[in-house]
Amino acid sequence: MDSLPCSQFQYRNGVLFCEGVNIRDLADRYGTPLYVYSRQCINEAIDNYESAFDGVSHKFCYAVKANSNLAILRIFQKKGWGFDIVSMGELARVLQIGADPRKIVFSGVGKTEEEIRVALSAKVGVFNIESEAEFERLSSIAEEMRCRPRVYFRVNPDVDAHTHPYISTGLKTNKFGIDFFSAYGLIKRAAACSHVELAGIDCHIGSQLTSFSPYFDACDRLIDLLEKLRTAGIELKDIDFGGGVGVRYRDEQIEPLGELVRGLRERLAGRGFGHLRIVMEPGRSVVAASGILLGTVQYVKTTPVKHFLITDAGMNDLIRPALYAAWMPVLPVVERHCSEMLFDVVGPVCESSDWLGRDRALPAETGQLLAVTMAGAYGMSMASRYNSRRLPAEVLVDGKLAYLIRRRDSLEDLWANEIVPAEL
Ligand SMILES: Cc1ncc(COP(=O)(O)O)c(C=O)c1O
Ligand SMILES: N[C@@H](CCCC[NH3+])C(=O)O
Repeated sequence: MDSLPCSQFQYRNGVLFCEGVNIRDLADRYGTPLYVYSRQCINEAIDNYESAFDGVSHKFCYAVKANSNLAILRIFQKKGWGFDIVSMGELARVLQIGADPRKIVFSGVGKTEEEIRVALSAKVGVFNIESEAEFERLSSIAEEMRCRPRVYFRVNPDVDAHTHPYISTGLKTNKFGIDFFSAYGLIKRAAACSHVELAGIDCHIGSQLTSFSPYFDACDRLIDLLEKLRTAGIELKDIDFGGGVGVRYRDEQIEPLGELVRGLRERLAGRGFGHLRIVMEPGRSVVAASGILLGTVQYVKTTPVKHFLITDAGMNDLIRPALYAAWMPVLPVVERHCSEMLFDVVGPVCESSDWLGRDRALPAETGQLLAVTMAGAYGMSMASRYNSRRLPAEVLVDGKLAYLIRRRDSLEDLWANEIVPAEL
């Protein structure tokens, strides 16, 4: 059987619990598909970052895209974290929970003029600039609005993150960041520009990194640039390494975070940049293990060549398997001591890519509850209403309490923004 994601999910008398709450009871109460998160698991991940960076000048900005439910954002805000956002919608979310705008880093390759204006009005702490054109757009709007935003420059260090190609972002063939050779000239221009305050340098080389060595390669390259800038009399305050720390979905071996901190510190201090504040934008590594997606098996289907468990949770609820062929653990909520068979766990959506797990040993039982674990990151935040399926409900467990943090869509929600012209 697949392993449990963290100590907050345990079987008690054969039934899966999240902290002090019986998951079967949650499914009875709220129905399936249902996302369930453990608050304590998120707190533990936050504390893990805090202790790894203890004694090191740092700033943490949670990457909202990983899981953007307001209640989840509130947990990070309460812990004093800032936020990494990539859209006006994410900005609105973090402002909605009362986040301090000074603790926001605005990333993303495609910031529109409207988004820049709104973020400037909100007094967002830092803009992560990803191109020369963006620099020009931002500085001219800032001049017009008579403000002086703090900026980092996201550099593309051209290093291989050794992750899935769809989530690798630090190669020169990727759209992200400023190419390494143009970065020096552009940062020099920014240093001389009175409409922005040059504060730092940034990179984000990819997601689900299972080794820290690509971070160290990126760090070495950024330091090469910092040295060149220093020669030109330009000193920066912050160095942002983005997110990307991987998690264990199956058998990945992730080194302790302390090793990342040690390696980065060693490199920075060794070359005269030990005073820089390290900024991190973790997403997956702080929320993935906290969440599960529950589905109920509707049908057991056997063909001459395959066995399927068809659940009411599908690719629209959790797209990672369909999109990246990602392996996510699948566990029965109620342990059964009966014979198991190898099943493909699939959803009801009309696509052959609608699967959650392949060749999983599970009981052949209609009505059983299945939990896809490690689903707290890039699960609900990537969900869609494809096939006119209602977005699932979300529950946050805190000790013995369970809070509904998102109602399931109503049927009316499906067409809430649609208009049938009277002429039709
Ligand atoms: C700029 C930026 N920062 C942070 C993150 C968070 O990454 P992860 O969820 O891998 O920690 C991402 C997403 O990959 C990103 O694009
Ligand atoms: N959505 C991706 C991660 C993308 C990170 C965004 N920069 C995943 O589920 O693995």
